[in-house]
Amino acid sequence: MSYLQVSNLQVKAKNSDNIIIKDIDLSMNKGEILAILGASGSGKTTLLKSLSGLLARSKGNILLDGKEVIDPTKKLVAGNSDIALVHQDYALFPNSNIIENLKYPLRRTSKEYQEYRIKELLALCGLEDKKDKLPYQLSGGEKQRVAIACALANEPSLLLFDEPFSNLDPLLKHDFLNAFKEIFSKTNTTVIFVTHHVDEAMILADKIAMIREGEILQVGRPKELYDYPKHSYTAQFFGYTNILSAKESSLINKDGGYYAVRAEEIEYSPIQKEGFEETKLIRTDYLGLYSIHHLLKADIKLSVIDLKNEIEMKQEKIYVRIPEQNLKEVSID
Ligand SMILES: Nc1ncnc2c1ncn2[C@@H]1O[C@H](COP(=O)(O)OP(=O)(O)OP(=O)(O)O)[C@@H](O)[C@H]1O
Repeated sequence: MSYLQVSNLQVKAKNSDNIIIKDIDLSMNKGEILAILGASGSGKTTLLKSLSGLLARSKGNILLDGKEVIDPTKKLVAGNSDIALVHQDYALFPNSNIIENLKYPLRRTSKEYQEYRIKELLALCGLEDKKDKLPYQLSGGEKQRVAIACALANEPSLLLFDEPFSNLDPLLKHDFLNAFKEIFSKTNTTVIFVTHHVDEAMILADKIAMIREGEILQVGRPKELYDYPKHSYTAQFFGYTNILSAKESSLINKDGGYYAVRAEEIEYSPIQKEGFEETKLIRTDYLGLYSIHHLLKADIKLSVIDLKNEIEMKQEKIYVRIPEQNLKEVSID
């Protein structure tokens, strides 16, 4: 049996019949990291709050380590002591130093245990030399580590994060993501975080759940979602991707259906070659590392990534070919 089992979860907006989360099923093993990936307004925060037991659900069950996460309408105090939810703004006490911030979640334990556990948490999160500082004296990444240390203090069964990296400097983010991963692998903590950044989900997560309009479109390992997207939305969320109809495009030789092909997986040539078809170059976006050529083939738009920046922007025609193995069949609804 899975460590976290979510079945048929439905959440409605407060005082309305508007369904925000639509019949979601999810399962996780202990120690796994799951990213809930989706655009703004797709329902990520609502799903996270519902999983934490802070938001009422209109249908469904959440089982954590075999025990039901009780709906807040069925108990006096909302929430669950086995589940820690870390907010975007870190929620630290601004006038207390790091040690005092760490003492707060441990306030119901003995002085000796507090001392022992705080030492352990400071070492785990690489904060030993910051322990006497106030939150405003720390960088965004350091504050985030203090928030993680506070959340880990009581060894929660499940740790939930809402957009944990949104306040971090993009240049430092990748180092931080790896530090984050190391902390959770050492503690074997089960983690769910929500994000709209594909790179965060790809680097950190064991599994990604792609959410759109309150529905999970696909759950799988990062490479699985990238290589085998089931839906055109998932394919396009992971990068420049063309969605082509077999009926409408002469570039694919299939009887019917819709196919995703990544912009970097289309073969191109500035000169005519056997098996290549002529397209009209509409526009080129130069992005330094690569260029994206926007093409037209009989009224059908096509994007091609040119990794070597080798095609002249003023050229009028580009010849393309789509290798059959690069086509992924997708649904489009
Ligand atoms: N209390 C509410 N009443 C009505 N609609 C709500 C309520 N809370 C959220 N919604 C709607 O539900 C949808 C999902 O909201 P949610 O905040 O979960 O999305 P999100 O994916 O976390 O977005 P973001 O990335 O912008 O934070 C949105 O369309 C939002 O407007």
